[in-house]
Amino acid sequence: MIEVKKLIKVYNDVPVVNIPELSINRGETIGLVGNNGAGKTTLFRMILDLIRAERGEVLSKGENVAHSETWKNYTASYLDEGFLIDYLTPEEYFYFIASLSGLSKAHTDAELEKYNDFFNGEILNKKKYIRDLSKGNQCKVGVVSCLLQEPEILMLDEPFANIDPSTQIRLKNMLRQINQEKNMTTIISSHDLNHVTDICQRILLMEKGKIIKDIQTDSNTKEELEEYFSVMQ
Ligand SMILES: Nc1ncnc2c1ncn2[C@@H]1O[C@H](COP(=O)(O)OP(=O)(O)OP(=O)(O)O)[C@@H](O)[C@H]1O
Repeated sequence: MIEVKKLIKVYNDVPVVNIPELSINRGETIGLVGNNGAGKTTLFRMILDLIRAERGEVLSKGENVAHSETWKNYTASYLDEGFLIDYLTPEEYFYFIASLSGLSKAHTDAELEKYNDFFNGEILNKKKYIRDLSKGNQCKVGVVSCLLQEPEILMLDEPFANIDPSTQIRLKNMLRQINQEKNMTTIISSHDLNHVTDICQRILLMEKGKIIKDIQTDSNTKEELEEYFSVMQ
């Protein structure tokens, strides 16, 4: 579904992403882990054509993301608050995003009902602009706006970082359920080894721009990763 070929991104003469080859299959849940500066967000940004590589390419369903717009119809992502529109309320933003996928206001309202627990009474009908929400609540808006689009590919950059433990658990359950029901391809970066090993079938470990481990998650994966990171300190 996504193929990365000979991808190199350089900042200040230093390669910050260097991936000769990577294939991500339809329906896989991928956890991207690695210490600060390992290159996770830079890789995300190249997959989304937000920045261009010095060399190599990213293909989505066989099409180079830098030369095609088609992938945007089935890909949803939330990397940071920059993906939101500050001067809208969450409702206005959801209606706007849903309208891009041709969803009516009534349909969107019905979909939003499903996220009542996840929102925990802090998002809808609060008469607040997105810019005035806490970081965690902004993250909730970003994640739900992705899910409203029913994407084939979902990319979330550190979605667990600012949300409370109840929301983390709800998010994990939501992602598990959607993956089972819709066979969505999900790529999640996180520093939380518990969460990623909990929900991701496959873990990619990045170090200095390279993918140094590509692991099918099993009962030993968390310990394996903890050992790697404890030696790194
Ligand atoms: N616009 C930029 N200009 C210069 N260097 C950059 C730029 N963007 C990223 N970098 C560098 O690229 C490297 C990888 O950064 P990136 O944000 O991808 O890492 P990360 O794995 O997402 O880190 P974190 O876990 O801290 O979010 C870092 O050394 C970072 O300083």
